[in-house]
Amino acid sequence: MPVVWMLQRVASRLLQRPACGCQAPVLPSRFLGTSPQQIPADANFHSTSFSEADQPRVLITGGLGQLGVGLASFLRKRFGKDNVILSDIRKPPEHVFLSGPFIYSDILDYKNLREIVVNNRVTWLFHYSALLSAVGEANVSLARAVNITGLHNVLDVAEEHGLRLFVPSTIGAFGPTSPRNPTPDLCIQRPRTIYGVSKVHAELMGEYYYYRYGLDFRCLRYPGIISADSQPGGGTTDYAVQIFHDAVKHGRFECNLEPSTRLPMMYIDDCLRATLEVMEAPAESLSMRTYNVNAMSFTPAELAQEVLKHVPEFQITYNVDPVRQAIADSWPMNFDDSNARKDWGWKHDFDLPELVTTMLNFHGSESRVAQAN
Ligand SMILES: NC(=O)c1ccc[n+]([C@@H]2O[C@H](COP(=O)([O-])OP(=O)(O)OC[C@H]3O[C@@H](n4cnc5c(N)ncnc54)[C@H](O)[C@@H]3O)[C@@H](O)[C@H]2O)c1
Ligand SMILES: C[C@@H](O)[C@H](N)C(=O)O
Repeated sequence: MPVVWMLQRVASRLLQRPACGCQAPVLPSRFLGTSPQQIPADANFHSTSFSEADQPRVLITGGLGQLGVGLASFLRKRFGKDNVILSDIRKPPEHVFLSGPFIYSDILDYKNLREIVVNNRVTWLFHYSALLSAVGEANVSLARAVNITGLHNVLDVAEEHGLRLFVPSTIGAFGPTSPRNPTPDLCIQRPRTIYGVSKVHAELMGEYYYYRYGLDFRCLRYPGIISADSQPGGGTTDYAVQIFHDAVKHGRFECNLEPSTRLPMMYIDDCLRATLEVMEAPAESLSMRTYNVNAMSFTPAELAQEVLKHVPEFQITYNVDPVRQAIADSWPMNFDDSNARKDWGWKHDFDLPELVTTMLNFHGSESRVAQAN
């Protein structure tokens, strides 16, 4: 019996080592619990084949938002369904619940987070929980808790258990005093939203943990992400998702930003691919830990022109939301992502014409299915 116990401890230690091969962080003694929960109930070290053990065991926090479900399905294709756990504090729709492992996780509950990581032998964490720019301004104290306190919990758990950690940042991490056209990776960052402030904090804390403790922290600053089958969660770039739905359903769209508001944008397939690519990039290819990534940049008027090519009766009107407009006016117009392209070969697939065709095709076929039923 003692031999089995020792083997389990050795294997458990090995499984907690960073997959990157970088320096394993030392566990602070206050976190070295001996509770039986730290030995996973499903542990079977003798029968685990090498190929299974080589796959990362993934946890996605805040996974029921615009991006998480797509990320889970993308990663499951690569690492296997059962190796990717989606989590959130909301109840999942049936199709998501049936599509693979789902678990309740509140990032403000540190012990719950730690238990999930330990019991499921998690090795990679994608931290998607957040309040976005517009909803953050409407509830600053909740945004501060989720985006800042929640991040601290995630960083601590990741560091203690040697996880590879992905945290998305955003164009919103820049502000009116940043160069806006284009915005480079390294420049002044003085955002004026709680969302932006919390994301600069996340970038700096993640990099601090990397230099101080060897945490394998990786971060991409996403532009506005456009997806067909998931709804945005209350951001400034949401108009560029809603426009397609309304164009197909109603032939018209009321935009809450001014026609000339230029912002960097990306189709979700490119976003998910960039995320996996930076996570799989060899550590030595990363000259930085936080990268801008970009695909295209357009204004509402330019997007409407492109939609018009496919929906000739389409009409756009403008009813500007002053909160979102002020935010957009302080954000980058174009994003310089040359470091991502140079270091780990980032290359987007979708420009504006392909984006519009893909989005309209999706909503068109959805609406034809709805009409047929
Ligand atoms: N969607 C974009 O255009 C975009 C652009 C740049 C960066 N990002 C970043 O990508 C990540 C995912 O974005 P998204 O659009 O899917 O966001 P979203 O707002 O759609 O989803 C966020 C999720 O976080 C969950 N959440 C809130 N409080 C939580 C808590 N206490 N514990 C656990 N989960 C909690 C919510 O239930 C929600 O499902 C965010 O960090 C966001 O800042 C998104
Ligand atoms: C840009 C991004 O971070 C998010 N879509 C927002 O608008 O808040």
